[in-house]
Amino acid sequence: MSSSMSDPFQPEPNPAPMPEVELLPGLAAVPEVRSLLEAVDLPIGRWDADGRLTFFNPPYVSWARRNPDQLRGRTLKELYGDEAWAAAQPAFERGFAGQQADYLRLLRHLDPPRWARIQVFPERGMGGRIEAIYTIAHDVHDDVTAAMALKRSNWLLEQALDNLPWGVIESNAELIVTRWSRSAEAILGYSEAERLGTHRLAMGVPEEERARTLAVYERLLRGEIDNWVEQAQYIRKDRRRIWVEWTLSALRDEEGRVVSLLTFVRDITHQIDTHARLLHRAERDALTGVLTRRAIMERLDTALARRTRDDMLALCFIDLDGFKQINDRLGHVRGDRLLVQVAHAMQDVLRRDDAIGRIGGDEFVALSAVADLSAAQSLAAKLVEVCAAAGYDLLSGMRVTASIGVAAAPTHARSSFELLQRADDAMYVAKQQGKNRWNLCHRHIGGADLAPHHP
Ligand SMILES: Nc1nc2c(ncn2[C@@H]2O[C@H](COP(=O)(O)OP(=O)(O)OP(=O)(O)O)[C@@H](O)[C@H]2O)c(=O)[nH]1
Repeated sequence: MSSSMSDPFQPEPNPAPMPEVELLPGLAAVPEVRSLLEAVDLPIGRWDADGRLTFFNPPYVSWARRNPDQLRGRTLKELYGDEAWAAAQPAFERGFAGQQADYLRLLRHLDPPRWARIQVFPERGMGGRIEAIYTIAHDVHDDVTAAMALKRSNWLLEQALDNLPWGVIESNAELIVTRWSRSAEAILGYSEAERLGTHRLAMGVPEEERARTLAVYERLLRGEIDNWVEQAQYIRKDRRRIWVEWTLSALRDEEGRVVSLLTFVRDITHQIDTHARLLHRAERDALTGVLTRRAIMERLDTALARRTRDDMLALCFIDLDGFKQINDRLGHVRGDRLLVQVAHAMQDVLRRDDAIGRIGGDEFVALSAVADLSAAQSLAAKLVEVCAAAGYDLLSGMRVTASIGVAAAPTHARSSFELLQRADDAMYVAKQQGKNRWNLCHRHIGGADLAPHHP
């Protein structure tokens, strides 16, 4: 083993012969004390009023890396240099003033240097006079380097957390905020001073979200889940509503108990807005603004899938009458304008949860959850009426009207394809019956004809 690997506080394999210590007055001269000091496995030195080393035990000899002759009667400055003395001097002075002292020192005479804590305490002679001081060295290298490494990594972590584009929030097991990073302040609008010590959900969480959010936090605290990611709205201090993504983790102690919740928060308002805009654009017919064929078909599938046994879904298949003539006589631009007018008029009579889409040139489909068939027929009648009113071209006096076929699930069909087909067939009958009218599907779900229904 190389000398740099050896434990500096342990006697070397061939310890130096026992030092010849001068028999000075003081504790070390008392044989029992002296043998005790020599037996202690820590480097101990006695320094007299002139700061000279007058006693040292065997561990001190190997620790000092000197032989006893080089040590005896020397000052600390002579032995270890100016810098070492500058570090020791205040503690020595306190020792000679009758106090205990200690100091931390990187011992550079060791190779490699090691951290030690040097304890200094006074030796009182007869009558209480301070004759000398003792130094005891403790190797605290591993503790000090571990503490320094920890401090450094904590520092780095703090820096990283503060510079992240994510806000970092920590709350304890009582959901009291214990950390609120600068980025959290920038995103959420509340400052660290305003949030430290407050309940995690005290501010910003919309009222309607509070109970649900609290339930998630409690599941994390109970250890039922380790983490949670969600997108939610937040009301900033300036009352602006934003969208944020929360990433929560339950932090546990050595025994596995959840002691705190660490939250990362990111502002995703821009993404949500962009997504909503793109979705709107993708779902909307460019000319009329109602849903595209694909989007209304998706709504139809979803509505049928979600329908419970007692719900009824009405589908109105709307085809404009004589639209070709409008185009031929008035041109496409005016034809377009009429299409838009009619589409908007139909949209206006639908409820918020209803949907309307354009599935072809002059063909539309409207969906509505209705209580019964008579409600479905009322809706169809209303649509016929508004189409006729809105499909009027003022300049030419020409008018478009609509023929509408109505079918409902589950009365006439269960699948979207079948429902559409039934409504289309019913619309065709309305055309045959003279247009500008509605017609209810008269085919039973099993295929049998019901009594035809005329408006
Ligand atoms: N202006 C305009 N016309 C369109 C658009 N898409 C399709 N069309 C026209 O709409 C007309 C639809 O014609 P049809 O439904 O066959 O004929 P119609 O005159 O409505 O006849 P009936 O349905 O029997 O009453 C055609 O002339 C298409 O060219 C569009 O986006 N804008």
